[in-house]
Amino acid sequence: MNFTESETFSLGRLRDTLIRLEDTIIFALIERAQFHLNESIYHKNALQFNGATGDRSFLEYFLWETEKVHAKVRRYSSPDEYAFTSPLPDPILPPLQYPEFLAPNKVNINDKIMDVYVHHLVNSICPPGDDSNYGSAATKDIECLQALSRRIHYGKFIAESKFRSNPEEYTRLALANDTKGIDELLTNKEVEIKLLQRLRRKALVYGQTLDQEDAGTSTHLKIPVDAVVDLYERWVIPLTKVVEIEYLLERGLAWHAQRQVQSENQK
Ligand SMILES: C=C(O[C@@H]1C=C(C(=O)O)C=C[C@H]1O)C(=O)O
Repeated sequence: MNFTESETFSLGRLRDTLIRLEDTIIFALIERAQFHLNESIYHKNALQFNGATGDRSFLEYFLWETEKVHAKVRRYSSPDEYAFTSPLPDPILPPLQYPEFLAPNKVNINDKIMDVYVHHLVNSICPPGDDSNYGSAATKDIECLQALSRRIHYGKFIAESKFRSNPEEYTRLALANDTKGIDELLTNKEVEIKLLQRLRRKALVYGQTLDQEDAGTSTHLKIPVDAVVDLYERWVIPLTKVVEIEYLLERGLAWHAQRQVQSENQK
């Protein structure tokens, strides 16, 4: 399906995509939670795969190789080309380990996502212990990480939409390097509150096991509801906003520069 530009950046349409990604993320977490924690997949040097893992963890190795294949399939000759030909995130698969449009000296969002995932999330959704399903667990990890990265980097589209609705104000704030002001202007608390309530209901409903007598009474949940709500409240929403803020800073400066060139040309 082809959309016009204004449809692509319609805030309502973009928010619908974020809502749909809630399902993707919850189901990816449920998929992961069927395997035990298998901690050794997260430790550097703990597991070797045909001697190719090097000094990375099994998950890092597996993720990197998967992302390499994805970049190739998309016909980018190198990660750099991938990063710098597209000023907006790829709507289908944002790069996870590759350099992003965001300047390299800024917060690396994907490192942050990996950190949160390995150190907080996976412990709170998986049964502790080792069931030796390393390949399966890591495959599910990659699906979770990619879904989270896609959701969070979607902030670039959201930010573009917001910029278009108020270019003057965002540019003024960007020129003043006023990240707090940008944060306040882009934040919509009502949307966030509704999201968290909806997420709680979804995690409860999607996580039920329906083969028991007490089906529907939420006593046998596949993942803890609080872990999902917590994930969004503490990490997903704030990181999406980091992406939005960084995008709007760059966007405002670019818009200003463009306007200056135009006014020079008119002289
Ligand atoms: C993504 C948006 O921007 C902000 C971040 C939100 C989120 O990450 O879910 C929700 C509302 C806004 O405060 C949006 O406005 O939809």
